[in-house]
Amino acid sequence: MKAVHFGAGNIGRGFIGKVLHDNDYSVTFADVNLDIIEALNQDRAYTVHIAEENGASYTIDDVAGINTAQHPEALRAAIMEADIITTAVGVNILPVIANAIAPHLEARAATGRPLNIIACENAVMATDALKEAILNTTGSIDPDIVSFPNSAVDRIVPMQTNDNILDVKVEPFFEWVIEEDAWAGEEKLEGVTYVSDLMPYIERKLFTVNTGHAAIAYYGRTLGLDTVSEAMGDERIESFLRDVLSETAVYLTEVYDFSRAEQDEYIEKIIGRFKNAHLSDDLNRVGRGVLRKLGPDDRIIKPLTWLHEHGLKHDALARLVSFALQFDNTEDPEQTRMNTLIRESGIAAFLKKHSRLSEKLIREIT
Ligand SMILES: NC(=O)C1=CN([C@@H]2O[C@H](COP(=O)(O)OP(=O)(O)OC[C@H]3O[C@@H](n4cnc5c(N)ncnc54)[C@H](O)[C@@H]3O)[C@@H](O)[C@H]2O)C=CC1
Ligand SMILES: O=P(O)(O)OC[C@H]1O[C@](O)(CO)[C@@H](O)[C@@H]1O
Repeated sequence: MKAVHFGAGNIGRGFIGKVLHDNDYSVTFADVNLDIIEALNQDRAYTVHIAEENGASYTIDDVAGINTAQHPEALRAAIMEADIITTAVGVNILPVIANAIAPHLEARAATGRPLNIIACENAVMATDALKEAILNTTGSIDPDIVSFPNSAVDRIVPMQTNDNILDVKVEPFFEWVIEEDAWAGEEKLEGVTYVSDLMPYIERKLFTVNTGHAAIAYYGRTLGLDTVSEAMGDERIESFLRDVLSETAVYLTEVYDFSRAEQDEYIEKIIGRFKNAHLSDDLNRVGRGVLRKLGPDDRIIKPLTWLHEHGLKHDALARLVSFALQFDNTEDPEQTRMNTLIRESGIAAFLKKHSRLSEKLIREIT
């Protein structure tokens, strides 16, 4: 079985690439990072280290790389052979990936072999966005052959500091949940959870793991800290994190069928993951993409708006917005853009236009 995975980064190599390899796929990584592609083609293997006491190491072999910008013909050949195409590039890059896949899809569909195309990004129904962008170019493609399941992915893979640029250290936990009904073909993946209704899983993950991580990053940086370990050692941050997660727990248990006991157990598990002493993570990485994270459907604003509209407690999430507005990672292009927008029109106008917050909520935050 063959896979093409777009984005040979932390999640690509450390999570999706490993699951595909464990399912006996040869994985061809498609990326624009020349160093990574060259190393993949030279070594044809890398190591995944599990960050825990006496953590195991796994060799991921039978891999290759394609530079999508320079070798479109190699990409076409790989797509023609692929049984699955996955992405982990960042949700904003999906239109670019759609342009890379679309020209080859009609020919691939004509082979009649099932193909699943799955976006593995931190966003609600990211595959739908990829599908729309692809079909805008191709027109309709036989859905019995080419299918687009949405998915939710969860594994903390921080910035890497290994000597070998391909090796990757990951937390032990991982969860890849895929829409079952949208899956094409009989060959399902082991190590993946298939569900008929994905939305509760996506939002539970996004509004617990990712809202929690954002709380640590933005409050932590406001207090002048640099790493998740430092932040999790500060009682003020853990207490704020718990306040934020008890607000999103209200959203999740009201909107979906999770009981409060189940959600509390999930929260404790996530906080335990944030405290993993074998994983060193940087608050600037965790807080990266601040414009995306302050978007109306993302991890902070969506639960905040819902709780506010329903007259429910939301002051920790409102504080989280004010911490995010103070984030100051000028290496992040989204930060620079946010700073410019705020300088030009002010915080209130930014929150109204970008985050689509109501005047009342904006007054609470500013
Ligand atoms: N790192 C983490 O802990 C987690 C990340 N995610 C999500 O996974 C996605 C990827 O995140 P990471 O792996 O951490 O980022 P990363 O920055 O390590 O990897 C992204 C990769 O995409 C490549 N890329 C960028 N533009 C491209 C293009 N046009 N064509 C092909 N490749 C391109 C980059 O060169 C890079 O290798 C994001 O959506 C993120 O939100 C989800 C769960 C956990
Ligand atoms: O680009 P984003 O949305 O921050 O994605 C990475 C986040 O997802 C997580 O992996 C959680 O699954 C966190 O490690 C990290 O903060």
